[in-house]
Amino acid sequence: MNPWPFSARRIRKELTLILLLNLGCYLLFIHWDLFEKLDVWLHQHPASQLDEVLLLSFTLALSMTWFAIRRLREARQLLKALRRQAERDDITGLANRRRANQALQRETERSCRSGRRYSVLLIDLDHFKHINDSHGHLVGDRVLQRFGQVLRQRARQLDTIARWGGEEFIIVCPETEQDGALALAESISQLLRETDFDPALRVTASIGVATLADDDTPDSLVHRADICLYAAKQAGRDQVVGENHFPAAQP
Ligand SMILES: Nc1nc2c(ncn2[C@@H]2O[C@H](COP(=O)(O)OP(=O)(O)OP(=O)(O)O)[C@@H](O)[C@H]2O)c(=O)[nH]1
Repeated sequence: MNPWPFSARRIRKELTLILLLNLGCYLLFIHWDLFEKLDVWLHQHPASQLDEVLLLSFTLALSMTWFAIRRLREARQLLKALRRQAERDDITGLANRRRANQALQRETERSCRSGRRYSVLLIDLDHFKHINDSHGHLVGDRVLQRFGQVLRQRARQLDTIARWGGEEFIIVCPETEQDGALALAESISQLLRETDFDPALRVTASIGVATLADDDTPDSLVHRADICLYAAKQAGRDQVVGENHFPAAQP
């Protein structure tokens, strides 16, 4: 990100530079006798409105305009970067929980209007603590990044993929019934099994799938997906569990 564009130090530095440049122009005008020449020209053109003060004001105004445009441009870049930071997860580059909540709210309202339901996938990496403990947090972070890429590879453009927290992810799938969401979850699990996580790690995930029901709120929908996810963990992990397919828990 660019340095903070409104620091007093930077502004002082640039204003000093502008003043020095203007002073430099003034000295050059004197050095090349330009004021004299201007005087001569003004006598020859008495109708002209131009004078020295106007000329110097013009150069000063030009530099101040340049200064203001620069500040505005930098402020815009800074706002963009801040907005990106407020919506993105640092490690994976995916949307963060805040954006996921916005997507859940938006899709719930849209479903109410259109009558078309949407689904969520709650995805949790299996035994991630073991990966961290045996390979270190940096490898753990790389696994999270790679996992984010796998999710991107499988999800549709319209879906919102977000890091829900820790090693848990959520995909919000607009206009998707339970069967479609289960198919997406299965294809993510399959791709995970085929993906080589450096250094030769095998990474699996448990996935809970829930589809919006009448009277659901975003919270109740995610809660049901969480119950499915818990059932997937209880059934031995590396599985997809939907609302109508509860497996038996492993002893
Ligand atoms: N490297 C890394 N680790 C994280 C991050 N966020 C959470 N973790 C770790 O993720 C691990 C989660 O451990 P658990 O909640 O026990 O889950 P688990 O080991 O995946 O076990 P199950 O979910 O039951 O399969 C903890 O060790 C956290 O420190 C992160 O941003 N980077």
